[in-house]
Amino acid sequence: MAAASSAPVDREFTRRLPKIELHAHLTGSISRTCLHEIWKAKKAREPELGLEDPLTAISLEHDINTFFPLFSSYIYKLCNDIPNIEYSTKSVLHDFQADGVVYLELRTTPRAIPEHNITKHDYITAILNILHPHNNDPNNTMKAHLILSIDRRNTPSQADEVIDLALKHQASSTTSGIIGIDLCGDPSKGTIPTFTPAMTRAKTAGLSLTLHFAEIAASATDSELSTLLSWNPDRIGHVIHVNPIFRDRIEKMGIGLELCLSCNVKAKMITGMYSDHHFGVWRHTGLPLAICTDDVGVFQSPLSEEYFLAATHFDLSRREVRDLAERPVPCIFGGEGEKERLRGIFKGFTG
Ligand SMILES: CNc1ncnc2c1ncn2[C@@H]1O[C@H](COP(=O)(O)O)[C@@H](O)[C@H]1O
Repeated sequence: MAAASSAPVDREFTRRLPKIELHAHLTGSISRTCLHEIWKAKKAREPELGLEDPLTAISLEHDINTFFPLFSSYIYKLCNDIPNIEYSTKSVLHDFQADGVVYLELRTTPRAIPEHNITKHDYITAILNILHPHNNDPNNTMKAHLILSIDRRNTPSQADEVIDLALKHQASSTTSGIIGIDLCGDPSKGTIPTFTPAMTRAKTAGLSLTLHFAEIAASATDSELSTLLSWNPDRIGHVIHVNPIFRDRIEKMGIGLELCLSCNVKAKMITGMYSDHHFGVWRHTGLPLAICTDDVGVFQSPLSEEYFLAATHFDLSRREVRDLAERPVPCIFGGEGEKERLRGIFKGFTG
């Protein structure tokens, strides 16, 4: 093991490395190949379909401004019936597992599709109907759980509806289900304090909370960050525009961090390149921390590549990368049994 540990980190190693993915948006995680298959079948059924082939429509050239419309004006129009939602969810699970992910928390925004008579409840049920058999199949090495997202543009009553759905399908010790609530969406939109009652209700009911945090300067005002922290989040994502006072508060609260390297670099959410990423600052804190993909279908960098990039740009050894991969365990939402399973997996990983 000592000899293996001193070898440089390569892609073969980061693919074999057991990995934990905590920040993956379901629709953003669908590969272009899967979307292409859906598009092809749709185009055969509806030759007049006015949507471009995903292989050309989804480029790598998305910045934070062009990124959000991609969902509402394109991907949601492709994945708009139950068979396609099921097919794409299966494909996302397959891709993460094939990349060596052993624990996945997927998140999605409940979406009604009136033109196909699909309610938000139907949408969630379709996804859970794929997750349940996946988790019950002993051949699968990865367990997957679901978080429901509240979009920043939601009204307070829409936010309440998300909490209602989450409680209706809340995970128990015997079934996989909803384990937490996320706040996401275009960070230039929304009135954050209006979500306080919904978030308080979610926490009180035992749902864990993760929040998109300080993604752009406009969503990182003292007032917004204070409101977000007042909800006692268990984890926060991105965590970019954070001044030393808030950094200190986050450390004292012991909040878990979800950091996304390629997303932040490719969408130009940070100034500079990988070596300038704030992972370089947060990694020296004692906080639980997870390297995450965010939207692997769009940014096209799987989790194994994110670990490879972290190792390359921050000069990490195999041992350090292995420890980094285990670092999220204390902040997963999946319960003590899952933490135990993951600790066992890392114990058995000899590098
Ligand atoms: C920079 N990264 C990000 N920041 C904020 N929100 C993001 C995001 N990436 C994705 N989403 C949110 O997730 C939805 C797509 O997945 P679901 O339909 O919910 O599965 C997007 O519409 C957006 O609201």
